[in-house]
Amino acid sequence: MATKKSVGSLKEADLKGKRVFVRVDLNVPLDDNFNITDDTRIRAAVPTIKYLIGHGAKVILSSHLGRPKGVTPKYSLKPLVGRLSELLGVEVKMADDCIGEQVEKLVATLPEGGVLLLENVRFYKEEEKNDPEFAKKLASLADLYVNDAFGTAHRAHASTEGVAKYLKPAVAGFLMQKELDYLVGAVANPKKPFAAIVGGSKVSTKIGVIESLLAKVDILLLGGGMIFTFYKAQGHSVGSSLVEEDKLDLALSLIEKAKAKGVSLLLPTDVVAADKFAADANSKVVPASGIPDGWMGLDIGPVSIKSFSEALDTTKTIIWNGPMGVFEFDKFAAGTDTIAKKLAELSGNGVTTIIGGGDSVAAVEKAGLADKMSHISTGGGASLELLEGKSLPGVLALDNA
Ligand SMILES: Nc1ncnc2c1ncn2[C@@H]1O[C@H](COP(=O)(O)OP(=O)(O)O)[C@@H](O)[C@H]1O
Ligand SMILES: O=C(OP(=O)(O)O)[C@H](O)COP(=O)(O)O
Repeated sequence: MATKKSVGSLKEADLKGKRVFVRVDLNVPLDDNFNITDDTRIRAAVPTIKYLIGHGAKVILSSHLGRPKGVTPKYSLKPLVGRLSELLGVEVKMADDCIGEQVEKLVATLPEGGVLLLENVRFYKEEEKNDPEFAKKLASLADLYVNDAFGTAHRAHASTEGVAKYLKPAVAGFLMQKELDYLVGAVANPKKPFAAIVGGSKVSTKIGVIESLLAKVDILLLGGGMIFTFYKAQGHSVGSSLVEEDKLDLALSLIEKAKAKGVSLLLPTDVVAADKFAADANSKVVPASGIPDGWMGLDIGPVSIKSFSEALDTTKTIIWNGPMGVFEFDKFAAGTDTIAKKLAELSGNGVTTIIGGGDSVAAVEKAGLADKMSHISTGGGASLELLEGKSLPGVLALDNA
């Protein structure tokens, strides 16, 4: 069963003078000099924090960074304090730990509207184990719990799930709510016609998403590496393209399911083939039905881009997960870039466009079109699970979930 859309509302909570434990997902990429290379997740966390500051709350921020095993200075949240302070317009204080006496003292000195960032919650193995005693220690720091960490909502960890059992009210933050509104709400009740574009490298990682979306969409466009498994299943020669031999029957059954459900399934009719998997490979456009030996399909071709674009022109809601080709190589980025531009254009015409996490988000950002979309998810794994129709433990734990 999909996670229900409606969760306890932050706007109904009494905040003045209250200590609020806010789980955010500040898991941002850092370079070797600890510079933040993409601050999207920090910016996405700002509206909830600003609201709390504006309503006189004492804000305690908790996040993980990376996947540390024990205390690992490389994964400290300290490098984030500057950017966070800048974006919030207040000086954020940093704690050396996330539980314990020192942290309690810092919380006690927090003024109304003050913000304290706790150290990486994954420095404790109890976090990922969802240890109840650890969750109780986190809970004891505050008067209420706000979960705004959508990117981590598919993890049943102490700070994302356990703490909600001991700290009430437990409500969703604005980012969490927005993600659910789009990835659950808009997908469950789409303005029709509703199209899904699914790409990425392998069909095996997208089976759940494709099957779940087949029950909802009018049009399904497939791109990326997974299409060659469909071609091979249909008896086409695919050269040395990526193929999952053990998924040939599955590909055929998905084609049948689409037919049975009256979904218009579009596979590219031409592809850009390369003589090696490299940015400087030689390339040529070939029909999807006959990729020469020694060549591999790395992008959808121009005829397919045109027919995909025309199909999208007829829609009112579009969800996109997974790039159309190897967009990391400029030579094979046209399919992904043109689809991103098409969605940006359609957004401007009132079409709801949702980018469901992962590499498709990176592609849209690379194309400079992030601001044009109705919604860009901040969670890869979490959005995939939602689109598969699964429930997220971090959401289920909240009041009114
Ligand atoms: N034709 C292709 N052959 C091989 N890899 C591909 C092809 N098209 C796309 N990819 C790769 O798929 C990767 C993204 O796959 P995936 O992780 O499934 O998507 P997402 O992260 O959006 O869910 C990208 O790194 C991209 O280079
Ligand atoms: O980056 C994250 O997920 P994502 O790469 O699936 O978007 C989240 O911060 C969750 O991190 P995790 O996969 O280490 O639990």
